[in-house]
Amino acid sequence: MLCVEGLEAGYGGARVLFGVSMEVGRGRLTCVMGRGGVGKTTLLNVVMGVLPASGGSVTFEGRSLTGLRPDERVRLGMGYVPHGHDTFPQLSVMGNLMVTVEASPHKDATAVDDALEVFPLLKPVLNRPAGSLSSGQQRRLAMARALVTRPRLLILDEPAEGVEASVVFEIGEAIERLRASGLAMLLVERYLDLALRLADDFVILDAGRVARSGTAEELKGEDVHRLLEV
Ligand SMILES: Nc1ncnc2c1ncn2[C@@H]1O[C@H](COP(=O)(O)OP(=O)(O)OP(=O)(O)O)[C@@H](O)[C@H]1O
Repeated sequence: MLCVEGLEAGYGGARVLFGVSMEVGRGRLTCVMGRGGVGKTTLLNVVMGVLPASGGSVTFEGRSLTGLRPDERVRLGMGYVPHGHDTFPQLSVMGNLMVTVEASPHKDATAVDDALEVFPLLKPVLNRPAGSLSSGQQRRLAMARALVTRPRLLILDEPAEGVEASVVFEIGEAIERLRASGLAMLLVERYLDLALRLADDFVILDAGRVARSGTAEELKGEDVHRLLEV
């Protein structure tokens, strides 16, 4: 469903991705792993059109994404939860969700109810400004905002980073439920335990190149620790 081929990208003169190729199959979860600074976030930003590619191609459901803005990619069915918090801090939780629904092609407010079923702990704080929420609640809201666009591919950059263990567990469960519902996902996750629990397929980046890729079963049998440890 998502196909990345020979992707090259960087910042100014500094090249970060060197011919990265990878895929996310329909209804599958591909996990991108690797040490800090190997280019995981850069890969997601190029896939979403936040950062231009200097070479290679990205296609979604057979359609080339070259030249499309991030909002156009969202309209095609790609949801993105970037690294850190992605909410409008002055708006209420409900305001955050409704603004996103109104900007989406379907404009279907029942998408909010569906997202709140995935993250029911947001229900008691719907009228609170997003900026006043705990980091765990902000993370739930960032994921719920991506879900209300009704994506067919959900892209998540370290959704469990920097939140307490109970929220990590809950986010892992939410991801498992979403995958079970048939949603395809591209997940950046540094921690092998969580990756092995969630992923169907994996890609390990090292210095901007694909060092390993395959199914989660294959990953279990490999000595990948040296590619993940600092
Ligand atoms: N906006 C930027 N301008 C210049 N260089 C950048 C920028 N963002 C990232 N880089 C550099 O690009 C390289 C890859 O960064 P990237 O954030 O993609 O790695 P990462 O694997 O996601 O790391 P982490 O796991 O720490 O988030 C790093 O050397 C980083 O310093």
